[in-house]
Amino acid sequence: MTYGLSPEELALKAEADAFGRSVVSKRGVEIDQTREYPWDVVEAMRGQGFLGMTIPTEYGGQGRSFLDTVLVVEEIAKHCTVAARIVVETNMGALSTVMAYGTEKQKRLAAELVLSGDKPAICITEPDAGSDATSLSTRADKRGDGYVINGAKHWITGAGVSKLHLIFARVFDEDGVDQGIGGFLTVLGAKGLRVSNRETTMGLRGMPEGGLAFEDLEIPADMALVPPSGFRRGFADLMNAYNSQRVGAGTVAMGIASGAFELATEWVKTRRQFGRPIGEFQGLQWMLADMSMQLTASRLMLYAAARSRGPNGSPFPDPVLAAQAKIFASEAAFKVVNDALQLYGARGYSQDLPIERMLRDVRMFTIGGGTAQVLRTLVASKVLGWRLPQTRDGTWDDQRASRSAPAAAE
Ligand SMILES: CC(C)(COP(=O)(O)OP(=O)(O)OC[C@H]1O[C@@H](n2cnc3c(N)ncnc32)[C@H](O)[C@@H]1OP(=O)(O)O)[C@@H](O)C(=O)NCCC(=O)NCCSC(=O)CCS(=O)O
Ligand SMILES: Cc1cc2nc3c(=O)[nH]c(=O)nc-3n(C[C@H](O)[C@H](O)[C@H](O)COP(=O)(O)OP(=O)(O)OC[C@H]3O[C@@H](n4cnc5c(N)ncnc54)[C@H](O)[C@@H]3O)c2cc1C
Repeated sequence: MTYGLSPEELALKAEADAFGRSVVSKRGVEIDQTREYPWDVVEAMRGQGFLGMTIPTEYGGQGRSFLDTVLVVEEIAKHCTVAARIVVETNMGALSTVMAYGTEKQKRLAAELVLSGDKPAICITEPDAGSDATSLSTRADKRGDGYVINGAKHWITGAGVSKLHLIFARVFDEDGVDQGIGGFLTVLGAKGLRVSNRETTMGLRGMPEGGLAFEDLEIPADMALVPPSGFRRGFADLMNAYNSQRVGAGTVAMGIASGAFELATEWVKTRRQFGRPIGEFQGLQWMLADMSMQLTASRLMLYAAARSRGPNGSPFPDPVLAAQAKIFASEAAFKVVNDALQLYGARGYSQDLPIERMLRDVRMFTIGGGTAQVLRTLVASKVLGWRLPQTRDGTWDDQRASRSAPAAAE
């Protein structure tokens, strides 16, 4: 099935498939068991040209599309979730934000780091601001030409191994007036950037998820990433760019499930009970049919989201399609992998096979990247044409502004 892919896209997918089977597949289980970041696989993927594919050619990249990235991510995710997320975050998310909004200097910095094998860290979530990301309290105070950042983030993917960091912070001018939310670039090793902890996670065990402390972290003015509409709508612009990573995250989930489905399909042809392959039992055949349908639907939604562009000439995927694809693919993937494990019986529950690792890995994708619940609110907001503020008093900036405005003259 070619899903309407061009010959070049099919060739890229085939290349990633071959690379996944020959290079990545042997490391997936080890990376999980050792909890070590797979620098060897990073180097191999860098050599294959899978890191920084979307970087424009003028910055040393290949100028490939988000769909190209999706095609590669699926094939890698079949064998190793950590490696697949590295492909996502070296082609989407923080990187694509910088390549869209950044200055020449910022673009060259990001391109140089990623093309040398760095997976950027996107630093949004805080202990008291997860789904409610606009309540983030990390602050960037203007000081002369630059800024000073104080605050803390947690559950940051790549904490301690990522070099480039894109930090979401609330900006205050020299009078202490809130300017809105902006992005700030810094590099591991900067004075005032400290890795505070590493989570012991259920899955994706080779990828550090950690806390970051910002203690008078100085950011020169030329490392402030000012979104197109300025800081006042900075969060909106930064999240608009983040939609690319939501498509990538959904693709990792679909890829894990795709790999589990392939394994289970072969298993039911060989496992014999009652004198016959278990694949002859109609109930299991229907499970496979349902798994196949879920995967096809996920793939089509993710391809459509990757090809899409948001309103007003956005260079990023449409927010609604990105959210829909991520919700659907991440929820479908968990069921597909869980069913694949069921088809293996007890063997599926053993760490001798990759299925249980896949189930632990896939579980994160209805949470990371925006939870399935919060993304449904985004979709519902667009369906209804209503803003759906989640605070109890239902206020948001312009309502607060109107309430504080003087009463109109009688
Ligand atoms: C956006 C939310 C935090 C909702 O909170 P609010 O109700 O306070 O804010 P809103 O009014 O809904 O949005 C503010 C502003 O931003 C625009 N916006 C919001 N989301 C998007 C988007 N995805 N694309 C484009 N624009 C967006 C919105 O339209 C508003 O702009 P205007 O005022 O209309 O101009 C909440 O919905 C949310 O997204 N929470 C989840 C936070 C999240 O996704 N965190 C991910 C962290 S990184 C990570 O997890 C990595 C792991 S993964 O594997 O990649
Ligand atoms: C493996 C992993 C990697 C991650 N990597 C990164 C990263 O690199 N960078 C980064 O910034 N963050 C990262 N995150 C954090 C992730 O973005 C947050 O976990 C996510 O946004 C949810 O926030 P939270 O965990 O605080 O949950 P909470 O926001 O506390 O949500 C708890 C529950 O309440 C629900 N809920 C909350 N608000 C609402 C609402 N208004 N309506 C309905 N339900 C609601 C949620 O859906 C969830 O079920 C990562 C998380 C994981 C698990």
